[in-house]
Amino acid sequence: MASERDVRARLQRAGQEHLLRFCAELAPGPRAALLAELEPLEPEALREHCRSAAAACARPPGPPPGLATRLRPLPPERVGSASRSDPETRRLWEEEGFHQIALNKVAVLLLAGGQGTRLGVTYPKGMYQVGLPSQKTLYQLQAERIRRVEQLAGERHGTRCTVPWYIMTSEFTLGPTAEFFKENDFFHLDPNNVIMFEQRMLPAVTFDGRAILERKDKVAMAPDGNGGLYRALADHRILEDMERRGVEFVHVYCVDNILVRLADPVFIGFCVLRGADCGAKVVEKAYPEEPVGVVCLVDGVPQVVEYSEISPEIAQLRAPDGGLLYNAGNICNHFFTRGFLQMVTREFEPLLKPHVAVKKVPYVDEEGNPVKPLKPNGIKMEKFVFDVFQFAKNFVAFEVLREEEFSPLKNADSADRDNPSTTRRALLAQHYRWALQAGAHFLDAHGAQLTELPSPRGSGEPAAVCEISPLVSYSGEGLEVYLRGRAFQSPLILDENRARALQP
Ligand SMILES: CC(=O)N[C@H]1[C@@H](OP(=O)(O)O)O[C@H](CO)[C@@H](O)[C@@H]1O
Repeated sequence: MASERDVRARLQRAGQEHLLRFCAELAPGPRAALLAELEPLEPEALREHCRSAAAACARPPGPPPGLATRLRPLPPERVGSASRSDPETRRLWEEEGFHQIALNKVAVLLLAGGQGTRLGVTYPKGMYQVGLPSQKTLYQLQAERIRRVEQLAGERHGTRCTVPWYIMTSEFTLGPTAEFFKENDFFHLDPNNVIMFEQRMLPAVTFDGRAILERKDKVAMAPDGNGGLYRALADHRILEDMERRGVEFVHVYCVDNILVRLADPVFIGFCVLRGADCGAKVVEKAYPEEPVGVVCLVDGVPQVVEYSEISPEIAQLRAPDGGLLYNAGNICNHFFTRGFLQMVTREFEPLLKPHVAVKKVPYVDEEGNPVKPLKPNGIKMEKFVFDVFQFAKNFVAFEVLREEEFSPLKNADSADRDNPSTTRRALLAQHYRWALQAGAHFLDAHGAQLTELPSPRGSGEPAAVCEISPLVSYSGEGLEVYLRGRAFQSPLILDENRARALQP
């Protein structure tokens, strides 16, 4: 255990000794906790962190000057499209993806260290359930999609295969996530193939470069952003684990998209056949201010310009066809080869520039009273997962349909968009479309057939409630055998049991 003297000396070197100003009055337990929290902070790194936070904050807000002239849309040869390609090409991509999955070469990696502040929950976002008839949580939907994609790949290639699930958590989410998986029996996945690891935390800093004490015995710490992934991969020797398992391709995604296709064979196959080392799924941006990053070229190099760092003028620019010029919305679904991740963790990670978020950070004043600030008082520094795109030798983007693949849960229901209701509706509308495509009919409570128009673009309630378990269908496949020519009263919950009963 760290001695107070050691920790004090280290903090002195970092210019942050004020973090111990209440130490003398703390009981032994809280004092030990504070020292334990401070011990891992490297003095030089802490000094640099605080200095660069204050320096970044002193720069004028908004995009760097001249950004507009440095940006270009991605050239078409770098972009593949799931919806605009012919069915044969799509089939080839999918086949390649399934082939790689069957060879046990594909893993998924979930970014789940965030705090869910906008959603307003105190537990990990993945534990949220948006009110589906099945009451499944985001984690359960994801686990079941893994099981189904393993099954589909296995059936095609006459083998049993595994898609390991790496889950990056943070100090906030590791405990409850691990507990939740245990309580739910890992959703019937083999616990050996669910690998949780923790990203690092960094102190929040005042505008003049002092790390903030949240309580007398606790520093205000925040996860180091989803780009903390690369350090965490190294800290926990995750790439070595992947190598041992023979994993070559990694699908990285963030927790909040209810429609996420884990280890999507079409995306994986596209990236592999293109020889890409790094790829990103994108959707057409819905409106100029939509809070999604745009994938584009900066000085000729593929990058994402985050929504918080693009000016409204650039976001509103139009292409000659009338669409948005910067139209490729990042949905935080990335493809990396293990080789690329290795290069990043070994060489490029230190080059990633942290991004600055100015936030309201609760703190204790000089007398030790807790204060909840009414306006922003602190800086959180985060790295972004996509900032490694610039180091790729062969970057590709893959455009997919929003209504099939993107509906993120960001906000509480009090917000208009990206909330529990919109995500629930997006999933149910998708399943309703799948059921109609498979030849199902729906009846109202009196037995009359419902008008079967798929709801427009995922908004509004579908005419009938239909929820299909990912264990029955991953992306709409294989439903005809249960549904063709049959009439169902809403709600139709097509889980494994119902599917068995419907099988001819
Ligand atoms: C740093 C980062 O990965 N930002 C991503 C991420 O945004 P958050 O607001 O951080 O959830 O997800 C968005 C898609 O939901 C994507 O558009 C954006 O670029």
